[in-house]
Amino acid sequence: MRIQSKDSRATAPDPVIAARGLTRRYGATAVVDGIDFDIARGEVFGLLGPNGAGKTTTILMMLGLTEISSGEVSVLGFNPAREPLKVKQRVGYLPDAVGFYDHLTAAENLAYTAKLMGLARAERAHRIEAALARVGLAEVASKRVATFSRGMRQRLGLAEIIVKRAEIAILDEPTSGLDPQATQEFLGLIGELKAEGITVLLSSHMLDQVQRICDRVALFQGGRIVLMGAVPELAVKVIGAGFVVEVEADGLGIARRLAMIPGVTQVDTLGVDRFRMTAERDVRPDAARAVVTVGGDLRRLSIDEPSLEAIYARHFQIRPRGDVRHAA
Ligand SMILES: Nc1ncnc2c1ncn2[C@@H]1O[C@H](COP(=O)(O)OP(=O)(O)OP(=O)(O)O)[C@@H](O)[C@H]1O
Repeated sequence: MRIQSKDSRATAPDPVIAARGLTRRYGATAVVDGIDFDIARGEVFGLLGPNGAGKTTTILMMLGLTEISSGEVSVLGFNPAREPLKVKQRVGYLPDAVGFYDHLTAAENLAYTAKLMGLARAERAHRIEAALARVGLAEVASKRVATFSRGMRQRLGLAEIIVKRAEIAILDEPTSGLDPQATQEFLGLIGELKAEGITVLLSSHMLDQVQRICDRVALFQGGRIVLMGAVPELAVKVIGAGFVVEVEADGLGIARRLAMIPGVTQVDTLGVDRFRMTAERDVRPDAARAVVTVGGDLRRLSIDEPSLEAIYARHFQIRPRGDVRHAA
């Protein structure tokens, strides 16, 4: 299916997922309401938003697991409503509650999936062993899944995606209920998937984690995408400018020099040799050069990156429902 873009700001080069006017209604209520987005190959894309905003319903439409009321979505060139099996073969899905056979071992569960895929016995064994090793479950390969913690089940879910050699991994709330160490390990594994070129789509309420691993995010509200883009871009849109760089240096006319740097929106003088710059990007290299240019001595340079937490809080404080803004 080829989809024409109505909104160039929502497009990405080489999209593996493209949605246009995607809508799901229950009765008269649109729980996903005409959304447009493109996800590029190899991207880690976050779906954010309050409970009931439409994230899971959007995921289910991409997988052909719930009806599309109007609009369309293309996944790796397939229409999930018409060709759900084609999508299922190429896309790994880790739902909120992963359904494994508790009475089977970790390896047996993966063997079941691999068999369904029609893989030959030797290939199955090879892929399963490698996947269990990758997610750190090699030592419990022969343990029944009934004995597994949530963290282990989540890792087994990723192992299944690895066994499938999925091109896209869709993860619904993957770290909810995990302790801090399990969360770190899981985020590391997502990073490894990205490094291999796998496109990752994840929904989450954990904003700091989303910020750490996502290239772009879409903020859902009332079934609509109300913000979309990379965190620094959203910070500029929502907060004005996201980066705060502090400079400690002496030298004549530093404040004036710092204010001339492209992307700097404000310079505050905090003391005789201390300055705070508000900027649209990380301007530390430019700030260092500015100090050298005026013959000054640079003593300290620090940065606060824009936080998704601050963007989210500000958006819900000031934006009325349903106003669409794209930063990418
Ligand atoms: N089968 C259904 N029948 C009627 N309404 C439904 C059905 N499934 C979902 N909804 C409604 O659709 C809306 C969106 O739900 P969805 O699960 O997509 O939200 P979500 O953003 O994933 O929320 P959460 O963060 O809680 O997972 C909710 O109001 C929900 O009650």
